[in-house]
Amino acid sequence: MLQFINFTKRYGTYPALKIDDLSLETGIYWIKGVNGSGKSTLLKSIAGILAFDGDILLDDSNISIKKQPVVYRKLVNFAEAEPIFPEFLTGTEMIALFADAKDAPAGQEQQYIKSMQMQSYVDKPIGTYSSGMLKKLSLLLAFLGQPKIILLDEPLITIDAASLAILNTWIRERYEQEGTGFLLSSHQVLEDGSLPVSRELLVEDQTLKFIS
Ligand SMILES: Nc1ncnc2c1ncn2[C@@H]1O[C@H](COP(=O)(O)OP(=O)(O)OP(=O)(O)O)[C@@H](O)[C@H]1O
Repeated sequence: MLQFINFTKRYGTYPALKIDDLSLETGIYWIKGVNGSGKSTLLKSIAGILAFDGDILLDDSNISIKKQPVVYRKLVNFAEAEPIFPEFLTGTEMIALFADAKDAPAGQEQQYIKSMQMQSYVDKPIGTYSSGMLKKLSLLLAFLGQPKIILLDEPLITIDAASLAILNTWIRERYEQEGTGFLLSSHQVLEDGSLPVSRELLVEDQTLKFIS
């Protein structure tokens, strides 16, 4: 689903992350690593938010983030660890913006709003949301459209156990029914079965490696 070619991300002169050549088959990957190891740097680079040297390709279609940035970004969705959205917009307005940008099928968001029980606040300004409500909105936005890959940075932060179980079903359904690949990151230990995971990756010593 993803191929790194001579990937290097530097902050100034600091080489934060280097991945010479790595291919990830379609799957659900859990990215581990201690604080400051480079998990967010990795996900933001794949999402096209951070500039880097080298290239990243969507494997099956050979779409390059550098050569076809617009097509690539429609196919790769990202939810930030600590999302920040304009406080004066409502959740519904944010959803409409993302749905338009991602060419989402009409009404696609409805099933997610209902299952995550967001009906009571989705029409209110985001400035009134708790951190958990905000996190759920950002997770929902990452599921809009028909991405080939969904990147979720620290999806466990601030959401309660019931919401985590629902997120689990969203991930399973998209993976099993549409073949969407996932990269999920956390510095926390993942409890068995709390999220479906096919392989684990570790960010350590400024690079990315398989650990299972
Ligand atoms: N904008 C920046 N400028 C300079 N250095 C940065 C910047 N962003 C991150 N870094 C450095 O890059 C390294 C990786 O940071 P990153 O945020 O990717 O880690 P992380 O694994 O996501 O951490 P955490 O688990 O604490 O969220 C750290 O050493 C950090 O200090």
